[in-house]
Amino acid sequence: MEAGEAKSKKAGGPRLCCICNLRRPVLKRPKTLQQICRECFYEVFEEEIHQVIVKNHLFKSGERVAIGASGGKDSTVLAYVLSELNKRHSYGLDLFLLSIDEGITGYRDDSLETVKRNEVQYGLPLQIVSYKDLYGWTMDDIVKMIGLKNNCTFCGVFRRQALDRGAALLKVDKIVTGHNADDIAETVLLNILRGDIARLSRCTSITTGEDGPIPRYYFSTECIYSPNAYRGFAREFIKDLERLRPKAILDIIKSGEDFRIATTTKMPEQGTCERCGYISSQKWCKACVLLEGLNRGLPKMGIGRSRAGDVNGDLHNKNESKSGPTVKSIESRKQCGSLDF
Ligand SMILES: Nc1ncnc2c1ncn2[C@@H]1O[C@H](COP(=O)(O)OP(=O)(O)OP(=O)(O)O)[C@@H](O)[C@H]1O
Repeated sequence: MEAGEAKSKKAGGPRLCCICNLRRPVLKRPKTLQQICRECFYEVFEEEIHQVIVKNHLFKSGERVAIGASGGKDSTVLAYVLSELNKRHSYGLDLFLLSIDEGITGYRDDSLETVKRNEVQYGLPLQIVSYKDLYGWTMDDIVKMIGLKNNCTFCGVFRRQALDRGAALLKVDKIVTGHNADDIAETVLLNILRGDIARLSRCTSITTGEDGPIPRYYFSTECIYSPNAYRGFAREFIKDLERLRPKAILDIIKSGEDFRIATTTKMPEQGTCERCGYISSQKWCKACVLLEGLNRGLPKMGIGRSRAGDVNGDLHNKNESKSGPTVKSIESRKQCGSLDF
């Protein structure tokens, strides 16, 4: 039992925060099982993030860093904490907010309003990059064409690339994105359930994309186009486990972190897309393949990992394909790269 806890119990009064021993606790941290008050929670939370940044040498003074800002809770907390720590500990970072407007009416347009408020509140310059400008399609247009099924494939692929393109516009050295522990645990579980060893091995990495144009850091309102039932079940399952054992979520993440891919695993040759110049291990990057399908009125062409390699082949001459195998085999050999949002 912590000293503070013992003291507050001995006094026979109400239970007090076991850090400050002054205020009433408002939560029990699954990580430490400590009951702590709001003020102490903010303090330890921010200090832990600072320690992670320092221990992992995440930033260098003078770097330009884009915060992926969706207007949701995770990236809003991220923007606040990073701008605070940057001032408090004099990291010397030039911070920017980078928002991708997927063109989802009633969803992203609302959350972009939050980002615009953050721009003012935290005094961080905001860059908005839209799918419409980059690809000529909004997600509303894409869903009209392909329906709800598979639309997340387009959105995920386009967003990853849009973040990199926005980062290039801002001339930043790094991108940071926000992910909470529940999301990461769900992703670990989903990768196990799908047998996706490559993603499992990288989904808990604090840094990804060192082989790409810009390294990303993952610190972890549902989309209206994302029914995502499978993730929903995984979420419920994890929440049930957490009720039985509060540390379950952290244990799942730890399992993901400790997982190591065999060093003998063959890695794909990293090249650039012949069409747009983006990193790709195929002749065309996945975004260009998907876009070609949309523009030809054949949106299903680029869907499905097992067929995408064929699509890449179909769009050119199969014999010309750089590495030949399907995207499934390529992706399952991929160790680094970006996490699926
Ligand atoms: N449209 C976007 N523009 C910029 N960054 C984004 C966008 N969508 C997602 N991100 C980045 O990826 C992170 C994870 O996105 P995800 O869609 O999983 O949202 P989330 O977990 O609900 O986070 P948030 O609460 O910030 O929306 C976000 O915190 C943000 O940093």
